[in-house]
Amino acid sequence: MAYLFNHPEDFTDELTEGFVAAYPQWVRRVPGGVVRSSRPPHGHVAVVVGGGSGHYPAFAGLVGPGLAHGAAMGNIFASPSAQQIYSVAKAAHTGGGVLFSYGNYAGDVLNFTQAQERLEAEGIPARTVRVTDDISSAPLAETAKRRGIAGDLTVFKVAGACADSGADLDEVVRVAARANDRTRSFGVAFAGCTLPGSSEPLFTVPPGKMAVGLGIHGEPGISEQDLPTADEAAELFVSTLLADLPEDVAAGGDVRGGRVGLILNGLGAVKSEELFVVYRRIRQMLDDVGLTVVEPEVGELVTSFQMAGVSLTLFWLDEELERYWTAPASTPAYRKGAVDEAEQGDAAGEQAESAVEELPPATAASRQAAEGVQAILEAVKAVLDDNAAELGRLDSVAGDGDHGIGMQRGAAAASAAGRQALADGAGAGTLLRLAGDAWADKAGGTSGALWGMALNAVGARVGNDLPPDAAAVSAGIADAGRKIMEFGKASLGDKTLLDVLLPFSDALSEQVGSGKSLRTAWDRAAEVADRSAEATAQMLPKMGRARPLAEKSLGTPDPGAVSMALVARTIGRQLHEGEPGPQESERKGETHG
Ligand SMILES: Nc1ncnc2c1ncn2[C@@H]1O[C@H](COP(=O)(O)OP(=O)(O)O)[C@@H](O)[C@H]1O
Ligand SMILES: O=C(COP(=O)(O)O)[C@@H](O)CO
Repeated sequence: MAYLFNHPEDFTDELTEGFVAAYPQWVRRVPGGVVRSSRPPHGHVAVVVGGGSGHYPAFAGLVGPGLAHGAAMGNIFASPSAQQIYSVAKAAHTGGGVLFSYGNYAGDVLNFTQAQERLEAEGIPARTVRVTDDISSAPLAETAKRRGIAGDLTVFKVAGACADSGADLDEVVRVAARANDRTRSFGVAFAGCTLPGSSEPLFTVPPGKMAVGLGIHGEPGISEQDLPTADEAAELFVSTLLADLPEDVAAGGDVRGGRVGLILNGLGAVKSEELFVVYRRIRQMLDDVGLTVVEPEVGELVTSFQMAGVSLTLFWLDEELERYWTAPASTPAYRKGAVDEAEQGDAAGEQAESAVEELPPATAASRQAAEGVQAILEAVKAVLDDNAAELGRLDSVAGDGDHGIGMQRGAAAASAAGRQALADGAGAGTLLRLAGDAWADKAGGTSGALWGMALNAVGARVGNDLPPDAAAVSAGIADAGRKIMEFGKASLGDKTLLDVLLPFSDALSEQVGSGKSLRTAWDRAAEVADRSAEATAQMLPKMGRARPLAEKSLGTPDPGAVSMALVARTIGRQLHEGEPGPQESERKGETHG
């Protein structure tokens, strides 16, 4: 469990403050995360990494000469938002373009991709290499679907060393992609971690058993086996990784004469002494098959809070990769050799400036409607506060247990932004847009990005002139469904929030098209949403965190689908409240809801 915290919702912010105060010679804080406090030469590629917090030293502890140039820091186990990533990248960029590298999780992919698009739109070249070392998360034939675990370090290390050598962006991408192709990891866990403020671990392993194929977010493993001795664990690691060789490594599986970088990684609660006992046997086995181990790391490099787990990473070296793997690096949590002193300790202290946005003009009618929209946001926040624990429980069945916290944080930020927008005289469309941006920024993760997108889509249709009518609202919701599909690449039946949003949107459009009032149409559509959310229990997830644990999620509805239906129901109730709300566009003679 987590022993020391103040308010759980402040945990990430406070740990960042303390981290930066502890290591000013390496890092300085910028909005969204940290960048090197030294000033890398102008024109070098900036390697920007990131992900959720809870994985220290990944990601911020790996920022410094010879390694990353910046790290975007999300909340515990949730991707940083696109805004955070963009802001860190802007602060890290020195004119040579940006390489993003991160662990191939749904939220990371959505948010980093958006940040990359923003940089490119501004003319800053930006590319991505996702880390996919975890062999348990997808079969050999689908390596691009694999997620990143301790292999983050090998890819970041090689990319950072290559960038610091002055290589251009194409070259850094090529080398980092090659490092990723040649990095394979496999892990086991003995007990799940417990997030700050939570009383239950994200998963438990029965006594005498271990979970095989763990992730780094407290996802349960993909299967269970009897608890091994240290030697048996070492044998399992080595034999499993030798059966999953990168394509160009060993013809016919003969690895003799090969050279490997190695990480024996503790996930948070396994002691170094235990790791050394395991390493002893790993080393014997690798010697036996004729492999030379180059500068191994035994310790905590990519953790899962205080999860009791271990993973082994083998990094199949060639001459070039070995040069970058062994190159000097100096970061708060990872040091080797002597880096160029000129780059150290030059605390620059600049902050990315945050522009104050001027609000677009709005009519009095739209400003009045904005009050109704704000009342809805407050009601959504209240209902998500009440249901956060249950949503987290649903998410812990096959995900990382943070869906409730994420939705709660997003809705709180959206309603706070809405309140500010109202005070500043925003129209309904602008209020929705600002609320959406705040939701995405503060919640991070997959659902944060998608809810931010949805509120923006509705806001764009609603605009700031006319009071929002049923046609504009239903068209905005249909746009939201299309945008989320386009961006997240999921479709109907993949067991995501789309399995509620799409049928809800279709029902709403149909009702509105047949002349029903927004209230009536919404009531009918919300019933469809409820039924659709329940129906996700029988689906198998094909996207997101839950995918590798598909079978485990059978019988449990998708958390994002459940929260979507809950929000739909809450908005329906709010539309009946009689408070100033979105105006009706009712045709004569129709029943009012
Ligand atoms: N590609 C996708 N498209 C649409 N929805 C998705 C996608 N991937 C995941 N989701 C939704 O996101 C939810 C998880 O949200 P959350 O737990 O907040 O994010 P994270 O998995 O990043 O921690 C899932 O339950 C699912 O409904
Ligand atoms: O936690 C992470 C991202 O999780 P999402 O589920 O994608 O939000 C990150 O740390 C993994 O790299």
